[in-house]
Amino acid sequence: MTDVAEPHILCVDLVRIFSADGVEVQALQGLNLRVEAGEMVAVVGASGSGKSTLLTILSGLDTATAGVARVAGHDLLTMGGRERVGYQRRTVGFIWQQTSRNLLPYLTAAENLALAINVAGTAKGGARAQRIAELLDLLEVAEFADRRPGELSGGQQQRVAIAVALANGPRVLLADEPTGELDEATSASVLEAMRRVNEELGVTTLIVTHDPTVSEHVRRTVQIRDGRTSTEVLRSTRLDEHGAEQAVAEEFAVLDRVGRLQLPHDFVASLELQERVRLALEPDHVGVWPGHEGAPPPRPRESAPPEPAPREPWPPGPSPRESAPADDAPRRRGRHAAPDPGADADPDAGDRPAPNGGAA
Ligand SMILES: Nc1ncnc2c1ncn2[C@@H]1O[C@H](COP(=O)(O)OP(=O)(O)OP(=O)(O)O)[C@@H](O)[C@H]1O
Repeated sequence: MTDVAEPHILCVDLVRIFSADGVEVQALQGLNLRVEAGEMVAVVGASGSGKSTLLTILSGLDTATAGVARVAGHDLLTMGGRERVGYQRRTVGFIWQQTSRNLLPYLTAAENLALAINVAGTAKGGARAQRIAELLDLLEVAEFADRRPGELSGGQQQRVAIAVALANGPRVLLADEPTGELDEATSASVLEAMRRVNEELGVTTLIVTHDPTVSEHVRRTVQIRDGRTSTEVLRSTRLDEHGAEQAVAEEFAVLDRVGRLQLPHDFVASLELQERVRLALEPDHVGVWPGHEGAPPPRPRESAPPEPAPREPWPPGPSPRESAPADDAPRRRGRHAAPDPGADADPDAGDRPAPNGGAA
């Protein structure tokens, strides 16, 4: 049974080591992630950062080497074969990048949904027909019910795929690059459709993607770097001084249970941090200075620090970097700017090693 206080997705110190030809690859290196019931979260990161590995574990298709992975009350590291089948049929829904993996090409949209409902065994007869109609309606593809995937556009196919993923009434929806084969405008409309589904059905949703624009469609974007969650961006709305609603994006570094954090690449590069850093505990923040030989010693603080920005209660204790209007968030504006969570999604950024300088 699910503990009501437990998040729908919980990863603690999750490790996945692959061995190939005697070489070990640590795809996940102690990843921590917590997604509350009903939340919609995007996971972004450079190629090879471990996104697909995480999703494959959460979908029950692979098992982690160590750590904790729990989804809607199921312990994914210890569950047996029978529980795993039930988990995949009834607890989670999947949307993959390739339509061929989501839909059977020789069945119509409605037949694809009917098949998914039959496999899950959740509805029959009139109830099944009604559920199919409701889902196609919700995804705005009702008029294509009798078309096969090959007769639909890429965006329409993904909308039908979302309907199929929802057919078994899952508590958690997992999407791997659902917009990977779509143009920008179609991607935006598919992500909006997912947001509507999340809001209307309350299904917990995790989207793994390279697409940096995803952060415009979700309240929370988590960045993975080198097999660990490194930063997250939270979007919210606030009233400005004229009482007008303004979208705000704030970036936080993720602090794990033992106090590790990853310093952003631009901070490390800007201060030429290497190997070790000096730390100082101030009343309301931690200072980090270059620690290599010849580096100047820390300067005493000259002025009072700014008021800390309001933050979300999600643990483990993120540290705010800067609050900025959402429209400005993707731009890097020097050392203190809030970078776009997808910015490291460029291959160069991801290939660089994680800095050792992170500490708190
Ligand atoms: N089956 C496997 N055997 C060996 N190494 C693997 C295997 N699967 C993944 N890896 C390695 O694990 C690391 C993480 O891979 P993963 O596919 O999770 O990254 P990703 O962030 O999803 O990348 P992409 O965005 O390119 O799909 C990579 O170094 C990859 O080469």
